[in-house]
Amino acid sequence: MKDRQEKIAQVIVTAQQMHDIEERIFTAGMPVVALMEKVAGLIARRIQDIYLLSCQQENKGKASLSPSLPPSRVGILTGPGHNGGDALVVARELYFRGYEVLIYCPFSKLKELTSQHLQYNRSLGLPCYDSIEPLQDCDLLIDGLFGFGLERTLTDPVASAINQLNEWDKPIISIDLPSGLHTDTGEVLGTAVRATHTLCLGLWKQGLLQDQALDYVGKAELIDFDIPLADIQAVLENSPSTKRITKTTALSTLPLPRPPVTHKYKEGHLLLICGSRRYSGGAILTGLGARASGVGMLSIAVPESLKSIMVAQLPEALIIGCPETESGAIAQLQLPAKTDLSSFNAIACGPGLTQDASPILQQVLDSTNPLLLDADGLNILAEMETIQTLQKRQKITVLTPHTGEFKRLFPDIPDANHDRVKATREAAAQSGAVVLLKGARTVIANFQGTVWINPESTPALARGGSGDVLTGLIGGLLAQASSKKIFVEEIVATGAWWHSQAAILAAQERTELGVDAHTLTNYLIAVLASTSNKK
Ligand SMILES: NC(=O)C1=CN([C@@H]2O[C@H](COP(=O)(O)OP(=O)(O)OC[C@H]3O[C@@H](n4cnc5c(N)ncnc54)[C@H](O)[C@@H]3O)[C@@H](O)[C@H]2O)[C@H](O)CC1
Ligand SMILES: [K+]
Repeated sequence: MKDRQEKIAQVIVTAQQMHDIEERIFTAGMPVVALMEKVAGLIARRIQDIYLLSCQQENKGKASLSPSLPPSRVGILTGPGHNGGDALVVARELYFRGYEVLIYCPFSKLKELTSQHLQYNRSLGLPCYDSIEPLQDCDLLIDGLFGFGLERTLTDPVASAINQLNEWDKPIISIDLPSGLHTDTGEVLGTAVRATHTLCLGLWKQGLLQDQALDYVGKAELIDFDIPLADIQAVLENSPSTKRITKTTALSTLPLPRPPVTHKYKEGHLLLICGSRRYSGGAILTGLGARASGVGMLSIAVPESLKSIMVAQLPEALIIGCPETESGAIAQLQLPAKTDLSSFNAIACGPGLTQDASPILQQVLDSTNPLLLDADGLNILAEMETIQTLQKRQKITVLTPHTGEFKRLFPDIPDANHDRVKATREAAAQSGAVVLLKGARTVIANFQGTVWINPESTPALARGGSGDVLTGLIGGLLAQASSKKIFVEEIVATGAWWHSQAAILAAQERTELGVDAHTLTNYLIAVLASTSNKK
């Protein structure tokens, strides 16, 4: 059971894939009406858990639970398709559980099954309106207007109704997706329901994990309705996989537990190339991120003038003071005697470099080491014809741009805000690199099209320096994994998960305003310790 849960928790589907999976179920003999009854029954039970809980919590503050509380009034928003069908079954079940139920349905042409459910609800005496106003006094709204069958931009009257109900500030539970969101891109098609909760049915829809959807999704959870794994496999096996990073996948990739017999050189040697007189903090934060990764040996190449501050901050690291330019950037990568770039298991280059350090980038690009480029490393690369430069490199390369850096690196890839999954996949395919596109839902892709999405983060990370910490952390993980058979994109995805989980823990203890980058580095180990104990 746990195995199924883990597999289901990872899978992300598009509308087409969900349609094809459901078609297999119906072709195998499952009556549509039976599946709808099963799914809607699960939804109705979950709604009562969520909703009754909040009622009881609300009443807890009062002297006593008044037995004469009027039944909660629930408004059902009904669309013309099976999303609407689901909602009408929920309506009937809540009615039988004693709720007062009102229905809004502005559509005259409904799918057959949906129409039958509406007819039966009407026969039970449930009031049905073609305008939204009568539902204004409801305590809770259930959004069954559109699910993954939404094909085009919403128009009136339903668009205006959605805009009105969004102003009511009432709890809204959306079935499958908030109506109005594009199932794959998360784009708002005209307008969309701002859900308090989204109950995603069967498998996670890709649109729910795209940054532009997050203002509408609310708290999202999956309602598993026992889709056979064989049906999922049959539909997805010929497409590039798109998965959610879960705690299980992340922990399985971490270099834990360590072998009982080991030594510092067996646990990876990372070279960081970072910092400038102007941005010494970036070098420190990158070093602290690398330290937290557990990497066995850490060397940090910085301009000579940063050497003393780096030694003070990171006494365990080998600080390499390099000749610097007038402006205080690294002029030349001057490694200690008897070492060259092949002495390291991985290189991470970029934070705080400034573009004056551009000469060293070609040197690291010419190396054969696994290489992570971030910040100014990316900005310098963007001046060098990214695609051609990386195609020539043909070695493990990881790019960690935010949206702005992404646009500079890949100016010909359509706007990364429209479909971040597609844009990241395209960038990885063209460059051959593993590309991590930072965001509220960070996307990682490799050149074969495999995509991982980090499904949980916190706006607390929206601060200078967070990215430097991530660079050091992932660099350290790459160095430790270099002798292991782990897919690079999984290592990178684990770093993104670890980084965001640390920020989430820090925000819980210090609020979202209390997670500066230096504090974040202290939570990297704390979150791991707490997570591993709970494994
Ligand atoms: N099939 C099942 O038993 C299950 C269905 N599930 C639920 O059904 C929806 C998918 O249902 P579907 O009928 O394919 O589409 P929707 O209800 O999402 O869309 C409604 C319908 O509306 C038309 N339409 C599309 N765009 C617009 C628009 N902009 N304006 C007006 N009308 C539009 C289009 O013809 C659609 O058919 C799914 O989300 C689940 O909620 C479950 O998966 C359980 C099993
Ligand atoms: K919906």
